[in-house]
Amino acid sequence: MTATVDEFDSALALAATGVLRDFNTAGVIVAADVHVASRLTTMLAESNESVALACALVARAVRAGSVCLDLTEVRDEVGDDGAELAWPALDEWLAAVTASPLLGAPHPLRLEGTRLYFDRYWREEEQVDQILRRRAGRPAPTIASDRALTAGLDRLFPGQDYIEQRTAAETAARQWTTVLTGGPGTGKTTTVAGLLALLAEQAELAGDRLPRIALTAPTGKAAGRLEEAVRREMAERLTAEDRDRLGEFQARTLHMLLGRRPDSSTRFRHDRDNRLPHDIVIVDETSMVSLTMMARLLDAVRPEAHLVLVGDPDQLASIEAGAVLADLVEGLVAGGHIEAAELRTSHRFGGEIGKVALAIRDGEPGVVLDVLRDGGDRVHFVEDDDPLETLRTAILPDVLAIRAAAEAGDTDAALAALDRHRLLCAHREGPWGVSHWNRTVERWITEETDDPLWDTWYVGRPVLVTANDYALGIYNGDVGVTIRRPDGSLRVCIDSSRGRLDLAPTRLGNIETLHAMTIHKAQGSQATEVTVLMPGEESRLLTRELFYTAVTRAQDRVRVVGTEAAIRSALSRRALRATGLRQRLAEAP
Ligand SMILES: Nc1ncnc2c1ncn2[C@@H]1O[C@H](COP(=O)(O)OP(=O)(O)OP(=O)(O)O)[C@@H](O)[C@H]1O
Repeated sequence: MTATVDEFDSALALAATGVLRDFNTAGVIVAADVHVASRLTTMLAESNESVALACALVARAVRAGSVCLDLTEVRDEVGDDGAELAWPALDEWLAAVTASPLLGAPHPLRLEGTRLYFDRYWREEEQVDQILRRRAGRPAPTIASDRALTAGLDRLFPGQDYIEQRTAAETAARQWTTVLTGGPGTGKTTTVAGLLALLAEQAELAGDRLPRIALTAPTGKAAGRLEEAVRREMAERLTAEDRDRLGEFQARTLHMLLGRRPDSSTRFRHDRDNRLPHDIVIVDETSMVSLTMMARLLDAVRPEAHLVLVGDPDQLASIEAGAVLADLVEGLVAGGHIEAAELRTSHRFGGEIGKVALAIRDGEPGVVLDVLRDGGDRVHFVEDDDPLETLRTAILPDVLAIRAAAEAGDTDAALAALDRHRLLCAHREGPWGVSHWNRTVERWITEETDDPLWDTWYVGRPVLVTANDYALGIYNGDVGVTIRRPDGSLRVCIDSSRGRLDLAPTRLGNIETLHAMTIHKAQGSQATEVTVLMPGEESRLLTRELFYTAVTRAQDRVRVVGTEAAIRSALSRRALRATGLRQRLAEAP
């Protein structure tokens, strides 16, 4: 297992002593982990150093996106950094943790077998497990007419080409909870649109009111893409009758759907006491949903509503703790709670991008390298030791096109140019990091245009919104361009999921320059062409899931810049997260 912690985060805790100090000095735990451990052990008068170490390691695990710490695995996972350290013997360690007052009321820690949790995550896993079990235990949804269902499936998913989607849609119609999985372009949205039409037809046949539908995704960008794709499918593939039954709908972020509360960032207006009114809830990009958010969503969805969780379990998991989609896929099916609905055939890239993505997913470096080196129109491998000039030639024309359009006040052209290309980096800092490449691209602009770009806000500056701002109506993941108005002033045009917004730069707080972007932030978005800058082979962030997520952001073309060693290293490392949800779900009722 690999920690997805940026090396630049580590810090020394000056007050640390004993084992905690040794682990801190070795760089295994950071100051914040030491503080959590010290606070908890002091609060409950725990003097055993190995328990304090376990606490600090749980904090470290959560920072890296895990929900818990498996005491039997942590030493292997830490690897070389911890080789010289005095690790407690496993039996004694488990005995000390089991006997610790930290497991007693108010239960700051919880132990499940060998998995150690902070109470909050333990409760959230428990809640997700319980609700999903209850949903699976209910009598299956009533089918008004089996004949009509078959006829509807034949109509909406005709012939052999749609057989996978047809099976997935039928499965989803017959169960309350469905996890609909597939890689890019495998027809997830097509299946969703057909399923909605099918369920609406069934409701009409049963004499029920037409279903209330919620379309949602974790980010504004992903919600916008979902709405656009469902509308496109409805226009192209559904009949006018289907469209009438489905009526009007709008995709919203999960936060918006659940209803923000001014007094809390983790509680929502809709919960178990005030359920969502919808009969069908479709969640896209579920791989990005954290355990906490999934617990809140499940709390709020009515037991008798269809819930369809759509996503690609091979992508990076959520920024916050959890690997919910992957856990649900494996746990719910293994536990016999639901039937799988998996789409395997890509209908989009026919060619090399799909092949590269599959080979990355399956951990086959030979195939990845062969396809990348064979080239073709859609895949390029830049193996130069110093790719600076190659990148400049590849990237600068689009950057200058954004600038020219922005200078002319042509918002459409500037935003279209922005969507053409993304430079994706694993790191934020360092030679392969976003900051470095943002500065490099700005230097190229200066060289080309003689504009020194003195100000933070310059014409053509592309930006990424990094936090939701409900007052302005902009959301984490939205992108925009700085445009020159005819009067010479600068405005930022944000392409938000709710339409275009034209804002004064001074109103924008949480913004980053977007000449380069981290792969984590690119989740849920796509660009026509993507350049993936591989970090050095020793980078701990470089994992199979990260590389897969980067490559699958490309719609038409992908350029991978790096060494063979970096590619091999990415494929050999997994961004696995310690969680207990799949084990819980897989257990018999
Ligand atoms: N069975 C099929 N045969 C031919 N084309 C299809 C089929 N299913 C979907 N398509 C087309 O393939 C493209 C991708 O489909 P869709 O958008 O549904 O996939 P997706 O899994 O939602 O993609 P992504 O997750 O990458 O956005 C669309 O243009 C769609 O019209």
